[in-house]
Amino acid sequence: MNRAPHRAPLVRMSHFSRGNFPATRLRRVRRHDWSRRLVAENQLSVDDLIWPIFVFDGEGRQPIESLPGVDRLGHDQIAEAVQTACRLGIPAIAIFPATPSELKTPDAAEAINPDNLVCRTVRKIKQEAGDALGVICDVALDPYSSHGQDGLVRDSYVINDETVEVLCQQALVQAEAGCDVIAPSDMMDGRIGAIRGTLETAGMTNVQIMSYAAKYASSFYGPFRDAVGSSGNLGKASKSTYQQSPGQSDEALHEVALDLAEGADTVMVKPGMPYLDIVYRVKSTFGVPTFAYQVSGEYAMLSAAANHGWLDRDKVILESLLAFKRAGADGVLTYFAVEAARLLHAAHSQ
Ligand SMILES: NCc1[nH]cc(CCC(=O)O)c1CC(=O)O
Ligand SMILES: [Mg+2]
Repeated sequence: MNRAPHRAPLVRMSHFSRGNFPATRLRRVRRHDWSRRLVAENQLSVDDLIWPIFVFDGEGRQPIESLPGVDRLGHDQIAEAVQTACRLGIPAIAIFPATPSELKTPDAAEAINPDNLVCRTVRKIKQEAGDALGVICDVALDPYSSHGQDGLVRDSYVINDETVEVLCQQALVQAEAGCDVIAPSDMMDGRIGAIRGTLETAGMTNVQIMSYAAKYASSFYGPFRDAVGSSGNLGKASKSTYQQSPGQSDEALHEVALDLAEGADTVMVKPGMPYLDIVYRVKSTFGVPTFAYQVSGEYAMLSAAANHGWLDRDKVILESLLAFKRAGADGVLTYFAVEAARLLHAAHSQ
């Protein structure tokens, strides 16, 4: 930021900065815990949390090396995860599949298989929880494509309009399986309108669309790509021809405006902590339900430091999540959801 050269006489400046001191002492309200609680402007609650889970086609749990503490869940683990979420009062769960590599193809056909892993998981969760737990499904082709891109590739370019047609079918099979919230994370142009049209035509007028409207071409997604097994396939290729460049800011508002006009109910900014300015601008400009995704790389950073004993895990979990609330987010997708919910319950039951 450019600042005008500082020419004002020093004495005037110091007079200004003294304010009403000692009449005004901001430390008075910070003196006791009761007072700090009383003046608190922003709060984190369990109602703000969305829990992303990775699922695989098998039994038991598989650890993910770059996400220590987060496991892929097998079929037999789903019921317990649902119980955990419901018992803690977490409002919604987001499902991400680790598709077996033999099912990954250039056209990502498994994405539109009504009996794929995600659809089976949705049915299972809905069977267990009914409407007590919202189910969110990602719409993008990367967990299913042999090249790891979110769309169809022609001449090494991700093609927009043909991809959108597949995404509509993907959204439809997920909605038919019982998914409450369709969350397109692919960044193709026009996909929100097309998916909304598909859902309306199918009579599914009450299925929500949570658009990953402002999604950046970020290097903080690395551990997620390990978790769904797409990083090897993606190799050195990037997603910069469709995800936003990290230097863009106004463009994020343009993206959000379009997605709202096309029928998104809620919008998401992603990644989270490095993009809090975008969260703030989106919420203050549009005033619609706004979410942030504390992505895998953010989890990995905080976890790694905590595992070394360099940061206090519980405290940085809550502080990092509160930062999203302060920036204006109405909720946060976070791999810390269960831990955060437990910490919040513990704090309130004391
Ligand atoms: N389109 C897929 C998708 N959905 C969520 C994430 C990343 C989430 C995370 O890092 O936690 C990605 C990866 C990507 O865009 O490459
Ligand atoms: Mg867009």
